[in-house]
Amino acid sequence: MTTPVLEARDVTMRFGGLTAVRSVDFTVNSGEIVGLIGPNGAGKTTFFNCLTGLYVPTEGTVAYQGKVLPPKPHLVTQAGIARTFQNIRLFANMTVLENVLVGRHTRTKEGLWSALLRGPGFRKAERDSEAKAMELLAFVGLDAKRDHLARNLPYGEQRKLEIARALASEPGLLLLDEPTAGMNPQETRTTEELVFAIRDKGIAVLVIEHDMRFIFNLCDRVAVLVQGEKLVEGTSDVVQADERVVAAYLGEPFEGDPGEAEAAEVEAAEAAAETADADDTADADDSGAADDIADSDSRSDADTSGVADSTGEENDSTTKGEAQ
Ligand SMILES: Nc1ncnc2c1ncn2[C@@H]1O[C@H](COP(=O)(O)OP(=O)(O)OP(=O)(O)O)[C@@H](O)[C@H]1O
Repeated sequence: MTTPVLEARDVTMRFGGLTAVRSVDFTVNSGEIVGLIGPNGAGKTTFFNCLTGLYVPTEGTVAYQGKVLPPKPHLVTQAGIARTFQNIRLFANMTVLENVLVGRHTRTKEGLWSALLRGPGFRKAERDSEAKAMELLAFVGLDAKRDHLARNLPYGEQRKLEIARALASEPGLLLLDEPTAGMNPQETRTTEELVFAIRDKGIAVLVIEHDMRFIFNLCDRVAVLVQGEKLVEGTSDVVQADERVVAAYLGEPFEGDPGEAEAAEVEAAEAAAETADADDTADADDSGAADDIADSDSRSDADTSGVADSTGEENDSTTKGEAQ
């Protein structure tokens, strides 16, 4: 039986006048790998940030294993959700092993600062944690590089190290934000195998990715965000076959497009403006072209000065232009 690990209900995130995520309901069940896709700017990372407490949603709730999460990243990690970032965030001057040990701080008595400062309490906790960290490094294939500085690892291995560090907090759900960005096809294939292996450990996975082949091979279920709204959700086959998804990626309008109403308004306004222009031309034909040209010149002068008034720089340049 599938049980929900993560349940987001009616999540909306606004930044001033911009609604980046709009009324999204979303569930990840135990044992699932779920993909979140969508064109650039669709709201995927914003939604991730709402799930992990980095943003407090303007509306809606996020629950993990039936309990509503507090909107604080460290409490979300403590509850059992770990994540990686679109832009890798490692401790560049710490070793590979130390990076994973830091990731264990929510599961040890020692706090993050103790881990960073390597105090005496941390040394004992480190001994207890080291075997676990080495296990994780072996799992992602980096055990031989335990003493390398993180910044010296090739890009693909840095991404794996970030995953190992996330796993160190012993999550029940792992969120991966573009885990294959910048990887070559071979590295992407290894990451795919790694994600399957993570799921086999009993950890549910939610992944954002632009590489469609990766997503459709990997995921049990895929949700598509477009302009902040969930457009389609289903198996890889269902999503791939949905013409609205193709249209959204190609930037073509489609029935039910979240931007459809706005596009219709713009079209109507343009049509109205064209009609008004046509009427003006007809009037000019009727009642003396010379007068109307003079009128329209004076109107455009007034318009220009209006724009210039509202922006100091343009006002200056207009003034200079006139002086010359
Ligand atoms: N902190 C913020 N303040 C204001 N606007 C933001 C903020 N974060 C994101 N946005 C806006 O919200 C919208 C969604 O952005 P988001 O980064 O979530 O999209 P995305 O689907 O993750 O895009 P990409 O695939 O390019 O990473 C964009 O219009 C973006 O400019």
